Amino acid sequence: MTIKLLSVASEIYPLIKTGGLADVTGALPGALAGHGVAARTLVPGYPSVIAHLGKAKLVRRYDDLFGVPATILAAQVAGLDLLVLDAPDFFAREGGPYGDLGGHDWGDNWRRFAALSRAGADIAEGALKGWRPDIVHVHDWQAAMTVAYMRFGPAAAIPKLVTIHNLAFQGRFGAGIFAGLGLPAQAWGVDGVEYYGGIGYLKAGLVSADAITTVSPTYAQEIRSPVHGMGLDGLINGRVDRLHGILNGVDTNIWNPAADALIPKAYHARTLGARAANRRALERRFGLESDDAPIFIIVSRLTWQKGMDLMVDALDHLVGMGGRLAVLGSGDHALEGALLAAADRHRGRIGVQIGYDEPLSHLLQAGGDAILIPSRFEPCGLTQLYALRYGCVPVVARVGGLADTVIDANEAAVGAGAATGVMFAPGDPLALHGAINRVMDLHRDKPVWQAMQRAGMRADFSWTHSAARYAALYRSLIAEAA
Ligand SMILES: Nc1ncnc2c1ncn2[C@@H]1O[C@H](COP(=O)(O)OP(=O)(O)O[C@H]2O[C@H](CO)[C@@H](O)[C@H](O)[C@H]2O)[C@@H](O)[C@H]1O
Repeated sequence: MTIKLLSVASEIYPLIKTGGLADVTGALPGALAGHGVAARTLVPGYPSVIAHLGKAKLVRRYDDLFGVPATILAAQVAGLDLLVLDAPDFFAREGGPYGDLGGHDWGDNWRRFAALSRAGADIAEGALKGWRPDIVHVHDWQAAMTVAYMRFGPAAAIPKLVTIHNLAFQGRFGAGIFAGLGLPAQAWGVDGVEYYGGIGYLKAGLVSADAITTVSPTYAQEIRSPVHGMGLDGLINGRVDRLHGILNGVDTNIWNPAADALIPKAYHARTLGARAANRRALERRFGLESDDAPIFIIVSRLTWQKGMDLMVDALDHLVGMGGRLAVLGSGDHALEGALLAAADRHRGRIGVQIGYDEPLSHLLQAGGDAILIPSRFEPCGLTQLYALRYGCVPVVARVGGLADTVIDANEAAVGAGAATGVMFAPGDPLALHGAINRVMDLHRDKPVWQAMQRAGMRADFSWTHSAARYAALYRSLIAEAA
């Protein structure tokens, strides 16, 4: 039997993306198709989503959804079976999905994402003619209320799953919004939406779901501790029999160095020499001097989570050791400024591009020698997986999904030809310096360096295994509910 899955998310590649969530929600439906799961994904009708819709079918109309008119449109885009919540008052805005151009969160986010979730629950309750899901899978706080609405409504028996992509974002609001959520009185309380005196959307999802997944086995363990649990570790420990860590995969159609139209020269593990052309293009693009020193790269949100403050402090050391660096990122304005100042200080050795540029991120992976990921916490991390595929050696903090996907170049691993990267203790400036030193040494030893590149390129982080795990989990939840 083919499983009918409703996925609900606030981002989906290639239509709307601010981070790794979009990569996952965009790739998983295709991967699941091979495992007997037919997924439809409900997303908000942001301008970039509506612009891509082409021929869409109106499948549901609301006169008043949290105070605004709305419709649900169905369309096939880029191989995805989409349901789009078109509510222009909520989503047709200049700026990002969560905030204005100045980076301030929209004041009505509670209403915007309650509306998305309400629409998801309505679909589970049979709002679309001729289609009802067998299971509902929602992603992060923006969609988490879907399962709370389901639990307190007529679709309570349909299995529901919440995936945590990042516990740092929880969707917390004041208690005053409760009356506006349209939930029954019994939904208020520690077993419902109440969270430290206010309301927590992710929390409400985690207590209401039949299963909770997160995006790596190590992060699934880490979030049980106060250090990484961000206030939810108690709840998560209470539901540990329902918690699963399933590693993210890579969309190998989009991230394939042997057939990537976004890089100057395609290559594979046996033609690593061809990377030189990409490296030269990278040097030109970032104004780097041309020499044999490794080019470190960073492709990241510039935030505390990603350890970018530690990185800024290590830049003089990196250059002092002879390294070069190309940075693509945006985020915290102070970090952006500090990176630009470092580029000024070290002209020709550090190049920085502030902004978000998908095609350029491919050039960095294809031309860079080593990607730096000094995250304080990292639920899975995708850029190290892209780097592995592209022969760009990951240099990562030993935390979360980074610890699950990179094999540190210790003596044993190098001897066995198994090493794929360099690992260091998270949050430790000296450990980061040490990792940079190790990269400089390893890079001088060409046979060892190339063996690391090839081992990384051989590793299989496609969606195949993980999609099978999601499909198996869906089947077990459906069987349990029957
Ligand atoms: N300036 C820029 N220009 C172009 N592209 C850029 C960019 N900055 C970042 N990106 C891209 O955005 C994505 C970021 O993915 P990550 O997995 O690193 O992180 P994120 O923290 O957003 O996601 C959260 O969800 C994902 C998915 O589950 C988890 O892997 C992760 O650990 C968790 O924090 C990658 O595709 C990367 O290439």
